[in-house]
Amino acid sequence: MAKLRVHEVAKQLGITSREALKKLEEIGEFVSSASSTIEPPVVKRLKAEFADAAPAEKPTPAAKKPAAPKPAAKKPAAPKAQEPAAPAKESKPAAPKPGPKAPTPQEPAPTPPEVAPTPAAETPKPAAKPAPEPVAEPESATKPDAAKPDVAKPGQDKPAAPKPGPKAPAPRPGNNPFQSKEGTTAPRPGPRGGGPRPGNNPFAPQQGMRQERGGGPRPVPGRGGPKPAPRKGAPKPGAKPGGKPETAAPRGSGPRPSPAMMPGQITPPKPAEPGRGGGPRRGAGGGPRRGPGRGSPQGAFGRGPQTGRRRSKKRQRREEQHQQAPVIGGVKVPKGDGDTVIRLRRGSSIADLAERIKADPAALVTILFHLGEMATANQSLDEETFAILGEEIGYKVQVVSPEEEDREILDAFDIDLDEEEAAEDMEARPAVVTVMGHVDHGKTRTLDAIRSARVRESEAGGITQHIGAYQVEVPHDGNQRTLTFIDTPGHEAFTAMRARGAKVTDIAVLVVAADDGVMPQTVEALNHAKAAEVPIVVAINKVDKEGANPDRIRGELSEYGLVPEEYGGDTMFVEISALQKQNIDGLLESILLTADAALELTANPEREARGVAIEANLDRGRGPVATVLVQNGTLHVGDNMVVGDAHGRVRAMFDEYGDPVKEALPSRPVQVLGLSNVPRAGDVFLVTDDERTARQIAERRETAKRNAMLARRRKRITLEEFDQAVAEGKLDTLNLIIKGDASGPVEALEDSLMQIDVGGKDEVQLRVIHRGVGAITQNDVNLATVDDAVIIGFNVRPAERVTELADEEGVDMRFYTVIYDVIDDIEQALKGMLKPEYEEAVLGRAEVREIFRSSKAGTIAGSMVASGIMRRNATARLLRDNRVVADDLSIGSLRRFTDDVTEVREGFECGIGLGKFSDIREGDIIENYEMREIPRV
Ligand SMILES: Nc1nc2c(ncn2[C@@H]2O[C@H](COP(=O)(O)OP(=O)(O)OP(=O)(O)O)[C@@H](O)[C@H]2O)c(=O)[nH]1
Repeated sequence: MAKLRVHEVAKQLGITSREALKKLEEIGEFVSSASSTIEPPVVKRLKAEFADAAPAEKPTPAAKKPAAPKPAAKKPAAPKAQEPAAPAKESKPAAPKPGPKAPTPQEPAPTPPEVAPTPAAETPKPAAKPAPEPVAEPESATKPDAAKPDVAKPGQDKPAAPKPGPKAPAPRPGNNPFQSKEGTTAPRPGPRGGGPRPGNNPFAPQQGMRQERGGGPRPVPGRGGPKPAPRKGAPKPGAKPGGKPETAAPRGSGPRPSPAMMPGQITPPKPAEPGRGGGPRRGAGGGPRRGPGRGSPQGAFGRGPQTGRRRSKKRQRREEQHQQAPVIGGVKVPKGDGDTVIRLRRGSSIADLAERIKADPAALVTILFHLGEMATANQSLDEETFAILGEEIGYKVQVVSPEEEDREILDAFDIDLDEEEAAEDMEARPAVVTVMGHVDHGKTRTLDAIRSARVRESEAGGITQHIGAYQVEVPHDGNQRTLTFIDTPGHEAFTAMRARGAKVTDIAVLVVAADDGVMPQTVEALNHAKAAEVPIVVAINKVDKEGANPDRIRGELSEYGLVPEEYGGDTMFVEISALQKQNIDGLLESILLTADAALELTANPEREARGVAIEANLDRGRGPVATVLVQNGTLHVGDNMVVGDAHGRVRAMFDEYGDPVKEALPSRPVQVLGLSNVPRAGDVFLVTDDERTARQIAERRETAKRNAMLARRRKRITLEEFDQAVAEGKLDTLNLIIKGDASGPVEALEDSLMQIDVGGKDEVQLRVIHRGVGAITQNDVNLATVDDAVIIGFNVRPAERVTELADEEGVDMRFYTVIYDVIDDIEQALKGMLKPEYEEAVLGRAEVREIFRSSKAGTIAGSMVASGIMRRNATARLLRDNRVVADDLSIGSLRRFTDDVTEVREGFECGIGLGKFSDIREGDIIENYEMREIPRV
């Protein structure tokens, strides 16, 4: 069993870490910090101390709050590893199933009476700031053993749902569509787990909820009764839908998708991006400093005591440094010592590297060419290519990703976002929900219905402002719970934010019209949520309409891996009519239940605020206005903040009612005034100690952004490079997005791809993360950006501006018209045999007019450029009477009069040296050319 940390024990005890530390000190146990682990006997002692002390110490609020038996009831959840599946099994039969039949849409999933004793049932509205929790209390009058203590702390004005026992501990079954592996055997040990949930940190580079999910089906009140079991066996993603009615005419965007549009193969989790963020960072300057620097001890005359030996060492080092080492292709560059680290921004070019090491860019191009890579001096290179080139010339070249770069910027200001991992003093926060679905299925109506049904009761006028998000209050198990809704329907905003590294959404509501069924964007939304590992609640909308067939939706979505609880799955399906505002409460209830079961949503309101901008615009009167969602900490008026490359002091904040607010707690969306410029949606914000820091961070980010924009292209994975990435342990899965002109070929293509036999290369996997019908869209590129995927366009082309975006993001898009070609390319890529194809492109020709020979420069051909250009370091051949006399030469020197030049254009004279090749005669033609990669069509 893993040892517990102080803050975990404190949380179980409902006390602050500080109190726990103090108590530990009192009992003679010294631990250094709240994140230190403590031995089980000490845990026991600590718990005993508090169990004894509590009733006497903190009697007050408890008097009104009969059911808060924190330590006692919390205990079962604590020893995580010890009791994994048992509670699930036990609680399942005990789970009250209120009705023998599946609930009707109007039944908002009533809470069974046995589980009613909610700790906060009579809790007075808590105060604004959290106070230490009352510890042990007399047990609940109704059903003490069922009462599950939760984090309903005073001070949490959106109390976490204290989940009743029978509901909570049952882990969900393994058909969770957000897991990379279905049917995981790792059940959630406790109702909501003990420690901080890894997948819940918006700043964490990788969200991982994988181990946390799974288990048996969650009994949900109101959804009980015998399971209809309409299908035999688990519905297989990738299987053809059986008997799908073809009557409903496809609306809006192309043909109806089929379940086989789902990714056909689920593979193990994507490996972490290698070499990024993990290892120790070095200072921007790079390698170790050599020689006695300024800070070193000095001799009497201001210089270090220079012994003969030392001098000679120094000289030796200097010589090494200045050694003009002949590398490949007869080109000379200053050779590094093999250890010096050169850090380059992602998107940097050979010219940038050349500038850093004071070398001739053209020489580096030549070296690279001889290493088998073609690139021009200004073309940006990827990390691998830089590494190869660096190794050759004695430098360790590191390419810094934007995230790393930002981290470094923040590091320079002593801001460490990872610090948040040490989740201390965490309190429950409301879930953040995004509504997605196919066009016209009722997303906007649903958001409207929720808004009007559940706005703050005190607000007579209701929500008056569109600020991009709003909160609603939902009575749940006797508590008032809060949910935050992102008020931009659709998954475009969701993916765009994700592409910028922001994880905003905790839960997705997938709206599907009951009269229309699963449509292309339903599947797209589903895949996006899946890729982001966000749990889904399905809202079957328009049940009021004639022809509505909710069961058909259940069946169809089952085929996509979203199996309703009624069918033995773990996805909650709720039938609603957004138009008639039917069963909106049922939907909200399901969202809360899903959040409670699948997620542990906590934040520390005591710290400085961090979060994400979800909307921003320039208001004529008020200047830049940004709606930000606080994800951790509390944002106050007067705070200095930086959002992307905008900064400022929070002058005023407004909520969705247009009311000014002074502070915003976690999961609260607020409109912020006072920024220097308009940030982008998805920009992460943080609060700094002073305005200067905020400004400096913003300025550095702006510079980084400008530089990144200057970089022509950021290369992500391409089919040609896949093998290399595998060999370097960076990837083991080739992610694909397939778009086609019709579902038939797309399905056929995926089926064929899945059958590719990689012949012994078992470590390589293929995963189709999204497939669909229609043009390649920005969303596809965004998804490919986030998940390092290659896009396959089969008989389709990119939509407007998509090519530019793909190019900017370095996403490999390939277009095919013959299935066999796709299969061939993918197979070759998986086997590591797909090499780039090059074609020769003649740059220009020069006519030799006169020959000069010198002992120093060798043979120089005085020439006139007859066509095109002559470029230094380009590959050349010599023609005599139209016959090739020599090929694969290099233009080693190129001069105009006495000046070395990089290129000479048509109509100009120049002196050309072909390295050691000297058999040049008057009247010969020197042709120079380069090998260009042929784009695969
Ligand atoms: N009968 C009925 N009609 C509905 C219901 N919900 C939405 N509609 C209608 O469906 C149409 C589309 O609704 P919207 O809410 O605009 O759909 P949307 O998904 O937001 O559409 P886009 O914003 O275009 O993607 C509107 O005419 C609504 O009145 C419902 O529950 N019942």
